[in-house]
Order: sequence, then C-alpha cells, then structure tokens
Amino acid sequence: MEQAVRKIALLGMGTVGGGVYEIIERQKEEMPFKIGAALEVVKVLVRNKAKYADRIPAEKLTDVWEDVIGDDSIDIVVEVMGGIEPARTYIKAALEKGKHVVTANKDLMAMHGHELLELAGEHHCDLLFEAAVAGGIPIIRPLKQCLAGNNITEIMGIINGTTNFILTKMKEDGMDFGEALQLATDLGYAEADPTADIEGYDAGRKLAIMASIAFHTSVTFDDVFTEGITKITAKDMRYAKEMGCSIKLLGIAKNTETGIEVKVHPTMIPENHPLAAVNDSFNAVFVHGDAVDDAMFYGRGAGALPTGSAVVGDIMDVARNMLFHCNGRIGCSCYKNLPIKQIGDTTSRYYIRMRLEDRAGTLAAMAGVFAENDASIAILLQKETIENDAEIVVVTHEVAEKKFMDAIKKFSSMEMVKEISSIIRVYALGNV
Ligand SMILES: NC(=O)C1=CN([C@@H]2O[C@H](COP(=O)(O)OP(=O)(O)OC[C@H]3O[C@@H](n4cnc5c(N)ncnc54)[C@H](OP(=O)(O)O)[C@@H]3O)[C@@H](O)[C@H]2O)C=CC1
Ligand SMILES: N[C@@H](CC=O)C(=O)O
Ligand code: NA
Repeated sequence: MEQAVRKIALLGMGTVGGGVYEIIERQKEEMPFKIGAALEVVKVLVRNKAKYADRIPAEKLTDVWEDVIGDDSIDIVVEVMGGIEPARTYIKAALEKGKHVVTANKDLMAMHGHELLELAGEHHCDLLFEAAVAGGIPIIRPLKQCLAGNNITEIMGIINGTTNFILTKMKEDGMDFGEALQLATDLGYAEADPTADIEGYDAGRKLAIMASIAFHTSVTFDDVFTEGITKITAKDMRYAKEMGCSIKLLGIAKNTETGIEVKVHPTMIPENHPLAAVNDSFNAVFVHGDAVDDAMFYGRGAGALPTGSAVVGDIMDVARNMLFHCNGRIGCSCYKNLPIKQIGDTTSRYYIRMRLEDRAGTLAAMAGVFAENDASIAILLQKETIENDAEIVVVTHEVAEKKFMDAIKKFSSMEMVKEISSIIRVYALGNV
C-alpha cells in the first residue's frame, strides 16, 4: 500500500522553525510507525531567502505567501514567524481553505485566540498551539484534556525563560542585568524585542491563554496586570535571601467567587517552595484543580529544540486526526463569560524597602499609616544607614492592593520619607 504523506508549510525558519525542521528530519524513519504517515516539509516561507539558502533546498524556500496558500497539496500550515500581522491573516486564510494550523505564536493566541479557534471549528480544522505556552512543557493539552474533569481554581508559574535566566544569573553569578539579557538573547530564549520578556508581557500572554482554557472564559492579554523585572536590584535579592526567599517573575491566575485574577509580577517566594528551585531558562507551572489537587509541570520553556518538540507533537496530532478523520475535535472551550478583576481588587503581601529619616517616631508614624489602611506589618528590618537615613525593610500581612497603594501614596508624601526604593509582592512566607 502506498505510504500517506502529510505535506507541511513552515511559515518562518528562525529559532523555532529551525528546531521543527531538525526534529522532523531526525524522526523521518519513525513517523509512519508513530502516525501512520510520513511528514514532509514542502515549503518554507521567510522574508529574506538568502539567509537560509545554505540550509533549505531552493525549491522549498519562498518569500511569497501565495506559494503556500495557493498550493492545495499542503495539509498543515505551521506558523512560527511571530507577531500579529501577517500571521493572523495567513492563519485565517489557511483555515478558510481547510488547512490545519499549528502555531507557537502566543502574541496572536492571547489576543485573537477565541476568533481563530471559532474559525477553525467552523471549518472542522485543527488549530493547535502547545508551544505558545511554556515552550516544550506540555501544558495546553493537559489543561484541555487530561485535567478537563476538574474545576481548576488556580494556576501559578514561571512562564518566561528569559527573565528566569536573568534573575538566576543575577542571583547566582552576580551578573548584571544587561549582561544576563545579552546571554539570554544569544541563546535564542528572548523574543525579537526583549521588552516583551523583561516587562512581563510575554508571561502575560501565556497567562491569558492558560486562564482562558482553565477557566472556560475568554481572557485576553489586555486583561492581565503586568509588571516586569527591570527594577529588581542586587540589594533586594540579598534581602530576599536573608528572609529565606527567592525573587521570581510569576504569572498568577485565580478563579475566585468575585471574578478572575490574572497578574504577572516579580514575587518573593520561600526557598522551600518548588518554584524557587526552578532556575535558568526552565519554566514550571502549578495547577490546582478540585479533583487532581496540585499538579506541577516543569521543563524547558524556550529554545529551538524544546519549542520545536511541542510544535512537532502538535503536527503529529493533526496527522493522527487526519488518519481517523476527526480533525477539529478539540476546539474553543470558552463557554462562560466571567468578570475580570482589576489589580486594586486583588490581595497580596508586600515587601517594601525604603529610606526614612533616622530619628525617633518615624517607625511609629509609618506603622500608623499602614494600620489606617489595614496593612499590618509582619516583618520589620533596619540594617543600614545611608547618608544619615535609615534603610528599612517591611513585609506586610495580606492586604487589598488598593488599600496598600493608598498607604504608600500617603506615606511617601510625608517629610520623613526620603525614598521608597522598591516594592515587591510576596507569596506566603512560612508562619510570619
Ligand atoms: N524562541 C523561542 O524559544 C520561542 C518562541 N516562540 C514563538 O515562536 C514564534 C517564532 O519565534 P522565533 O523562532 O524565536 O522567531 P525568529 O525571529 O527567530 O524567527 C522568525 C522567522 O519568521 C520569519 N518571518 C518573520 N516575519 C515574516 C513575514 N512577515 N513573512 C515571512 N517570514 C517571516 C523570519 O524570516 P526572516 O529571517 O527572513 O525575516 C524568521 O525566519 C514566535 O511567535 C515566538 O513568540 C514560542 C516559544 C518559544
Ligand atoms: N521569550 C520566551 C520564549 C518562549 O516563549 C521566553 O523567554 O520564555
Ligand atoms: Na507548551
């Protein structure tokens, strides 16, 4: 019997495209046994063909989209270009022509995922995006399938490899921020514009995608509160260590009775928390469901082969579905319309480092302002004197963000306050 061949077009041949191409090559002999068909990359779309001429045969390489969309033999379009446009237009056109789509594009899925998944459903096509969240770590499929019997109430994770790499290098090797970012870029972890990584936008996009799936309601990137790591200093890292904590950029999504909370920010977590041990470019996602209890997913969240691994897994699923004529069986799962909470309506604990006039009564005045706003103090440290001012570190108990920020606003206008040097949210700190 003649061997079935599933024909693939790769849109993009950068870090991820290169990984996908290599894995398909490596697995060539295995594919018929694994998915009942061979996989063949027949077209590779890029902007600058000359850059790829030494790696990709000339007959496959194109810079003309019509060569892909006009080729009826192509079954699967794999979008690994990134960005919103022209990716969105190309994916829509592919789905409308009945082609299945695999994408790693979190920017697009976090903004237009709902629309694209509905379109895929209308055309009975697969639209799979495992690589869009936490790269090589299986998390989309577990949320959509393996954990589907749960009422998921919380997701918390380290979902940006670049920032985790930077924070690890700053903490463990004393590297400065710029040096660590350059290294992350050279290793292929960072986005084309690393602002998305360091300002928390990339993590925000991944969080929106996971929250939509887990809570069955549309959450877009615009709904997510984001704060990046650019203000984290070596000094805060030292204080964190002294308190038995690490500083990590966390994405936190909760399904509460009053609405959905979605936020990304640097967070102090105790060293004995499993997420504190997640270092370098590794990612990890904690999921809490009413049936499964806690589950944690850990692995490489970025890089050519780890991300390629997720993309190829999706391509193989499409090919398997083709064999059994059941493409499009798992589509959009947003059947609710839940409210999204503003950051001011969420609660947290806070670490504040500040410089106060070193004289009698300042600490009492500070405690008074905090108390008026329901922010009770759990830890107070006074270590250093800087130019006759006292450097004070405070960690509060859980308090509403709005009340805490009101306290900070009132407090910073007082004459005795020389500087609010940093504010970092704190995730549970032992018994204090
Ligand atoms: N890097 C990673 O570790 C991860 C990346 N992702 C996502 O995967 C996607 C790809 O990322 P990555 O591989 O790092 O990106 P790169 O910048 O390394 O590669 C992008 C590729 O797409 C091509 N391309 C870009 N725009 C166009 C266009 N308009 N028309 C044709 N070709 C185009 C580029 O071609 P040319 O060189 O000719 O411009 C290049 O080959 C992004 O959505 C990213 O967010 C997801 C998880 C991890
Ligand atoms: N820039 C991203 C790559 C994968 O999504 C990251 O650093 O995690
Ligand atoms: Na993934």
